[in-house]
Amino acid sequence: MSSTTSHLQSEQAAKRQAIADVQTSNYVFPNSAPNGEHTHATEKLNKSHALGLDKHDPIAHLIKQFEIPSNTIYLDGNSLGPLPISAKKAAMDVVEKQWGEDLITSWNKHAWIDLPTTVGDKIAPLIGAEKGQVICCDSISVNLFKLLASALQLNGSQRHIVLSQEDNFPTDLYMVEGLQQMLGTQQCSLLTCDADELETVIVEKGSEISVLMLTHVNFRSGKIHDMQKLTQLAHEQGVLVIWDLAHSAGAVPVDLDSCKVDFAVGCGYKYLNGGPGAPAFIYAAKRHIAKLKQPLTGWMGHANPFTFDPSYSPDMGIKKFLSGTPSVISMAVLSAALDLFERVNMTQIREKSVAMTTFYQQLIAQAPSLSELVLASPNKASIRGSQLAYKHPHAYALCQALIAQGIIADFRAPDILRFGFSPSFLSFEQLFDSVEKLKVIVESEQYKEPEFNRKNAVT
Ligand SMILES: Cc1ncc(COP(=O)(O)O)c(C=O)c1O
Ligand SMILES: Nc1c(O)cccc1C(=O)C[C@H](N)C(=O)O
Repeated sequence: MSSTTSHLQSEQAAKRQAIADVQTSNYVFPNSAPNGEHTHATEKLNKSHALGLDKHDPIAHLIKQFEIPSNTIYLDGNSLGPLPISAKKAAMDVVEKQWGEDLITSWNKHAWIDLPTTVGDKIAPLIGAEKGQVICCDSISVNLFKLLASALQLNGSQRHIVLSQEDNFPTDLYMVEGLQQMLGTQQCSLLTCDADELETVIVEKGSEISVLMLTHVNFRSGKIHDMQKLTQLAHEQGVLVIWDLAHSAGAVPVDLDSCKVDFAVGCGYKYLNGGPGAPAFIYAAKRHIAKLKQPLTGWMGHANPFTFDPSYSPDMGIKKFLSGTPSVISMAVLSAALDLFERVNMTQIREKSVAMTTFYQQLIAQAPSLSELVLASPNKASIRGSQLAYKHPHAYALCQALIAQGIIADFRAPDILRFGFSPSFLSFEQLFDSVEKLKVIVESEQYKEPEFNRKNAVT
């Protein structure tokens, strides 16, 4: 290895470490050491600690940019972000004025046609990407299909395995299964393993693996993969890498360009607060774009859609990942929601996120009545995203009882009670109050009531 390469690598390692080891100097509370193993504090946290943290929170100004019912503590922004005021205004404007008054002329007049790229360019800095590599479109599932097919073809017919993790979000695995069914196992075959076996499998089966497809922050546990390390290891074996950033974008800093990531996907409705069913995004590294052939060759990905050419010729840039007409209303709403990120940077977001998960973990740990809640997220803040998962035999009923009290968390089968901490709109006081209510629910055994044990279609 040349000294320049090793210098660059140590510089990158230092940068990564800096992202992980954010200093929580703005958020000091007893036992607040941000990245150490969690230990029981000698001093118990109380409401005044929460109020003190809010008083000195440098990004507290963002809270009033959201419209959230006053009797609600929203701990589910990791599943569906709440409504930014700017997004509501944009929704009214795009429906009433742009669609209602300007009709089809809005494609030009309000640049609807450019939304996939303008929104992509707003997402790019949040995920460490230079412009021109990110496009907003479709859902994560559909985008994975496009990227998986493109990557399998790019990496040649000698390799057929798509390696992933057993407990990846199911749709990611389902999309590989669909391709496998279509192409046959000689060209695409899904292999999964446990997270801690990934490195061994990459090395041992490297020559057969075409694509490594992983979710950066696990949807259940919140555990973060080392993106730089796994990407590099995969590349050493000639393997291309796709990262799913569903639980990272807008919550955990990522640096796709400097990690030399090949491809990524992410969604608009979680930490980016783009609303239910907000469109997703695709990242493709500039070095690959010209060579890529994506299979959903719709007219919006054509080099010149409005020549209505009978044969397909792809756009040579990131726009080749478009297929059909963009969902303009949703994309305009997401675009406005993204403007909130002009008021904050990802280091500030991460700093508050680490403080919030650490604070919450400590509040739960100090309550004797909550001892049946078993942490299923990493104990170390540096390797967990902006959420905490707890196992509990009555997780579903506890979640329903919390919702009935205005505290919205979610349940993930079979036994996980999941709390999401979006730094943009939560206060530490709310975190404190929600744990007080959880204590009452557990101590009074309210959650045993039949109404909290009836299953809903969506959890
Ligand atoms: C990690 C992950 N990937 C993919 C998805 C699904 O994405 P979509 O519904 O946009 O296809 C989700 C959540 O819904 C998720 O958490
Ligand atoms: N996309 C969702 C939906 O349409 C309905 C309910 C929940 C979702 C989610 O996003 C789930 C989420 N990805 C999770 O981590 O569990």
